[in-house]
Amino acid sequence: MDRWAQAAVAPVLRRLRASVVRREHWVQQVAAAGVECARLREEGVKSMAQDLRASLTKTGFRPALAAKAFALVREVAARTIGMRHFDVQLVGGWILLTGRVAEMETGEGKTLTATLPACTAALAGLPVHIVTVNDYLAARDADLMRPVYESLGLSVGTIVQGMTPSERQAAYACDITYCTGKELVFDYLKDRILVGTASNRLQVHLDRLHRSHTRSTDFLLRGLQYAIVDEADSVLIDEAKTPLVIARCTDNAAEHKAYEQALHMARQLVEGRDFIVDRGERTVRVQPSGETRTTELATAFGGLWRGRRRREALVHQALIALHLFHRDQQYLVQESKVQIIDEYTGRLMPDRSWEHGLHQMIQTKEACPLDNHQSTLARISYQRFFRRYLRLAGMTGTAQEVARELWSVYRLGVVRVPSNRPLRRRRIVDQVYVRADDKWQAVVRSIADMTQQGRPVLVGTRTVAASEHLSRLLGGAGLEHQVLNARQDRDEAAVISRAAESGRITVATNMAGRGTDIRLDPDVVARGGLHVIATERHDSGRIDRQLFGRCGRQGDPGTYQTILSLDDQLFVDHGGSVGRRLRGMLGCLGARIPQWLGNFFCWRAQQRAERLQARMRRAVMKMDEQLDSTLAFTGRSE
Ligand SMILES: Nc1ncnc2c1ncn2[C@@H]1O[C@H](COP(=O)(O)OP(=O)(O)OP(=O)(O)O)[C@@H](O)[C@H]1O
Repeated sequence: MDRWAQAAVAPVLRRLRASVVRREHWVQQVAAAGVECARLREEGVKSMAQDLRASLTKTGFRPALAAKAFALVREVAARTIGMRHFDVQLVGGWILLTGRVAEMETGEGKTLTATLPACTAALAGLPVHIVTVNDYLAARDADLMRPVYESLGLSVGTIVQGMTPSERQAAYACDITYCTGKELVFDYLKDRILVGTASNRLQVHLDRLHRSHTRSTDFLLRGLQYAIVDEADSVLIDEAKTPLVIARCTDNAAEHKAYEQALHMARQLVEGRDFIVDRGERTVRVQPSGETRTTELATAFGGLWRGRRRREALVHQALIALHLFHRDQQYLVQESKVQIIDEYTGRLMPDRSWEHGLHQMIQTKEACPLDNHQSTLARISYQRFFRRYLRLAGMTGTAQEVARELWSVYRLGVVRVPSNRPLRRRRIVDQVYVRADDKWQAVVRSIADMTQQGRPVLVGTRTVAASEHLSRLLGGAGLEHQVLNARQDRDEAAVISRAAESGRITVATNMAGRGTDIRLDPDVVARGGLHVIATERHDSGRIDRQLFGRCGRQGDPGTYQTILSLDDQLFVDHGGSVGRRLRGMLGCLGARIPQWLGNFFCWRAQQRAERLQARMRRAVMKMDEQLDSTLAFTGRSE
């Protein structure tokens, strides 16, 4: 009944929470406070920041004080980095300070907007975490905005992969810390392990007193007070479908041989007869004939293969490794190591591994030396983690579709902020081909056309393999280009800055998706700006829109186009059986199919994919609830 009641009132509460922004009044209040700030010299700025620190700490974020703080940050930003916050950014900043999601178009300057609530909260004494999707953005944003913070006497830290615990501690000790969701959650889990059995605050404080700082000084974080989540839909929704786990290596030398044997047996099974692969749901179902065949094959090995459960589990895992995980798509093999590619950011995650022996199975498949088996030490879902913040806020260009989920899971209302200048991003008619080869030829033709007009082109691909395939085709056509993917990720900043040059072709995976800022020269603007080509659609339309959002930023002109084929992963995985049959029939229609039909296919496949992902996220939440109720008598979960 609680759940029903909550579901019934949720839309009303969500709208109420989203509507209480009096934009004009707020902008006027900040502008009025700004008159005084404009007259201040450097020392005056510092002393005003000190005064604000005292009053904000005492009284909290009262609008009059927050307006003063915003005005000061605006003034300092104009003086130090030459960017004065636009009025819409002031509105966005207020939405963030009041713990909601600001939906601002791609390229509207969310990086700068975040400085307003971050400085205000930091002056009030709250440790601020600005969470983003990848290390490159965390480091870039911290460096860009550092002069603003430092002018107000605030310290800034950045957390990136590979940092030592003491470097992390120092970064979290700063007033404002830029980090990625994954690093933050793992650091939190490490602290949880350190706390051990002390699962309440009182116990931690007592520990701190008694053990004279032995354990508590080892904590990485200073608590979860205020987080501003950039690309909120990616961090809070897309990444929330798998919980994060810290595991410990346990030596299981005997199992190494078993992985080889499992793969050997799985290779003997026939798809369709012995097992069925659902690439959309990413599951493998072994059929009765597969089980019989496995039992026959296992008799040759004996030992652990005599147990039915163990035997079936190993062969099932081997089938997953063989049919659902592919080199240069889900992972790369570098220096004899299997390295996972993050599906949302296109980046490598060198210190991560798959659970339940899957990682070792894939290592065996690729003939790499095996890591030891891992057993879970601590686990938390994104949903549970981010709900722990006292104040949570988010910003993104694509939140409306997930507004209901943001409310029901995190109690975050979404408020749309208008763009500063009218949008000049134009869509060019989509092209949908039946076969992949025809699609790639069309992509090369389109690129050649645009570069002849002197326009830079950014081509988005879904996998490393696809980016390299296109690179070969471009090479063959004599078109000079640069590639950015998980294998070729050096000089990322340089690749991005060159991507704006007239006639430049950049082929990139999702690494150049969210957050990437390609700044155009006036000459390129005059020629029509950046042209973006998507060579595949993603499971979520939001990810596609983020790629298109690399052009037409800050009122610049720009165009985007989608060139697809029915062989694309989205259609294969989520097209369903009707889609498969139609694909076969359309083959006789010719190379290209009508746009409306292609759009319909795409819409349907994305709907199916989104529903599936939502189901997976609900399963993670349900698992949390189950763990909680199971552990109700033994202490809190995590
Ligand atoms: N107030 C401002 N004055 C001048 N330039 C600005 C201002 N705000 C933002 N910009 C510029 O706008 C561009 C886009 O900014 P930014 O990358 O922060 O946008 P974003 O909203 O985070 O985009 P995305 O949604 O793609 O992440 C940058 O080049 C930035 O310098």
